[in-house]
Amino acid sequence: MTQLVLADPSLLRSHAYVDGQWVVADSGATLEVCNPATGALIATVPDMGAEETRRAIAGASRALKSWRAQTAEARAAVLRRWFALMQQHQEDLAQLMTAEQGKPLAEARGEIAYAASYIEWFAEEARRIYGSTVPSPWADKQIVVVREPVGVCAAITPWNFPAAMITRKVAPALASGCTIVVKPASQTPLSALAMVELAVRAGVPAGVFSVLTGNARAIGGALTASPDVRKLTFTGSTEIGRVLAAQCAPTLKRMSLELGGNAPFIVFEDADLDAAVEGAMVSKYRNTGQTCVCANRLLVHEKVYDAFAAKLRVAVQAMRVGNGVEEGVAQGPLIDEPSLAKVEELVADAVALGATVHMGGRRHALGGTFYEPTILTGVTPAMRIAREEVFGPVAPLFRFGSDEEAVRMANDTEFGLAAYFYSRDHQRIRRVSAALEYGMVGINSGLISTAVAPFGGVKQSGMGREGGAVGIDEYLDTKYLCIA
Ligand SMILES: NC(=O)c1ccc[n+]([C@@H]2O[C@H](COP(=O)([O-])OP(=O)(O)OC[C@H]3O[C@@H](n4cnc5c(N)ncnc54)[C@H](O)[C@@H]3O)[C@@H](O)[C@H]2O)c1
Ligand SMILES: O=C[C@H](O)CS(=O)(=O)O
Repeated sequence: MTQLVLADPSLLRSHAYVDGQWVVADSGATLEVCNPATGALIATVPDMGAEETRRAIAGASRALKSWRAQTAEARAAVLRRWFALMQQHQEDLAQLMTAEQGKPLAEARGEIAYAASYIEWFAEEARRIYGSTVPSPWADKQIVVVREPVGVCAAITPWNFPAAMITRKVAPALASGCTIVVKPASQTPLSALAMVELAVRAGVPAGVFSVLTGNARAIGGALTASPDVRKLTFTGSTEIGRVLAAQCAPTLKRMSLELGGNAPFIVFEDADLDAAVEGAMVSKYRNTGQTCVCANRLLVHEKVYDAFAAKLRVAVQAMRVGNGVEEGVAQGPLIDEPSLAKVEELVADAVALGATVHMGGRRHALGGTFYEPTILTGVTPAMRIAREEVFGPVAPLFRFGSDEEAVRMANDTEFGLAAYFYSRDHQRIRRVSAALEYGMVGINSGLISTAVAPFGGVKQSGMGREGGAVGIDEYLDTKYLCIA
C-alpha cells in the first residue's frame, strides 16, 4: 500500500463512521481505494451493507430530537468550526483527493475551498430560517407559518467532486436541524471520511452525520426503503437518479436530484474569441472534463469557426497531462478504465460518422487511464457525442449559421443542467438567455459554480437546487399553525 504523507495522518481513515463510532463492516470485508494515476493501492475501507445502514439510520433518528432542538446559533457555531477546520486542513484534504480521484492538486485545493464555502454559507443561512404570520380571516384566530427540519436525510454522492458534493448536502442538512447518513462513491471515500472526522472535531454530535462505505445497491436499498429516512439527496448519473427516485416512491420521500448534463457552449459571431477560448478551457477541461457542467457540445458560428478552433488548439496544446501531484499538471487521468472506454467509443463513433480529429483523439502515451486532450471538428447532431455526456477531455465542435439554429441545437437534448454562450450583443444576450432550457446559464463565463447561487437543472438533469438562498429549503418542511 502506497503511504500517503499527511501533516495530520489521522485524517486518512480506514473505518467508516456510523452513529458516533469508527467501525469496520459486520463481515470484516473491505474495499480497495486505488490511485487512478498510478493504480497503486492507497487505502481500504469497510465494505458495508444493509445492516450497517440500518444502524446508521437508527442513530440518526435518535440524534434528531436533540439536534433539531439546538438553537440556530448553536448549529451555526458548529458549522463555523467545521468550516475553519476544513480551511486549516486544506492541504491534507487536497492530497487525499488527488490520490483517490486524480484531479490536479491545484484543482483539489480549489475544490476543498469550494466545499468549505458551502459550510460557511449554510452556517449563515442557519440563522435566517424565517417563518411568517398571515392576516387571519377569523378575529379570534392567529395564522402562523413555521419551517421545520425534514428529519433524517440520506445522501448518495459521486466520485468527481468527492468533497463539494458532500458539503453542499451535509451543510444545509445540519444547518436546518436535520441529521444525515452519507454514502460516498466507492472510488473516492477518503475525502468523505476525512471530512466527517473534522466535523466530529467541530462538535457534530454522534448520530447526526454518519458516513457509510461499501455496496452501493445494498446501502442505497436500505436508505431508500426506510420510512425513517424522510429525504434523499442524490448527485450522480440520470440513470441512477431514476432508479433511486423509484425506490423512494413507496415511502414518498422528499428528493433532491442533481443528475447528468449535456452543456452547450455557444460562440456567436460577435463573441470575444479570446474570452470564449478561455471560458471553453475551464468549462471543458476542468477535472479532465469530468464535471456535470462541462461544455459537452461547442456550437460555433460558421463565420468564426476556423478562428475559434485554431485558438482553442493552441490553448489545449499548452496543457500538461500527468499525475495530479506533479507541479504544472493540468490534466489528470480519467477515473477508471470503463470511463476511458466510453470516451474512446464516443470519439470513434464521431469519426466514423465524419468528424475530424483536430488534435488528440487517442490514449495518452502515459498509459493507464490517461487520454490526450482532444478537439473534434465537423461534429453533427447525428453523432452519439451530441447526445451523451462525454465525461472526458474531448471538445466536439459543431457549426451553426443563425441564432435560431444555435438555440434549437442547444435545447435538443433530454438534459437541462448548464449552458454557456459568448456574445457582446445585449439584445442577443437577453433573447438567448430566455430561450435556453437550462437551470444555469453562463454568459461570457465558463465557470459559474458558487455556493451563493442555486445550483441545479431541469428536464432529465434533476430537481431541486443546492446552495444559494433556496438551498436550505430542500431540508425544511412548512407547518401552518392556526391558533385560537
Ligand atoms: N448535477 C450535478 O450536480 C452532478 C454533479 C456531479 C456529478 N453528476 C453526474 O454524476 C455522474 C458521474 O458520477 P458517478 O459515475 O459517480 O455517477 P453514478 O450515478 O454512477 O454514481 C453516483 C453515486 O451513486 C451510487 N450508486 C450507483 N448505483 C447505485 C444504486 N443502484 N443504488 C444506490 N447507489 C448507487 C454510486 O456508488 C455513487 O455513490 C455523471 O452523470 C455526472 O453528470 C452530476
Ligand atoms: O460535476 C458537477 C459539480 O457540481 C461540479 S461544480 O459544482 O460545477 O464544481
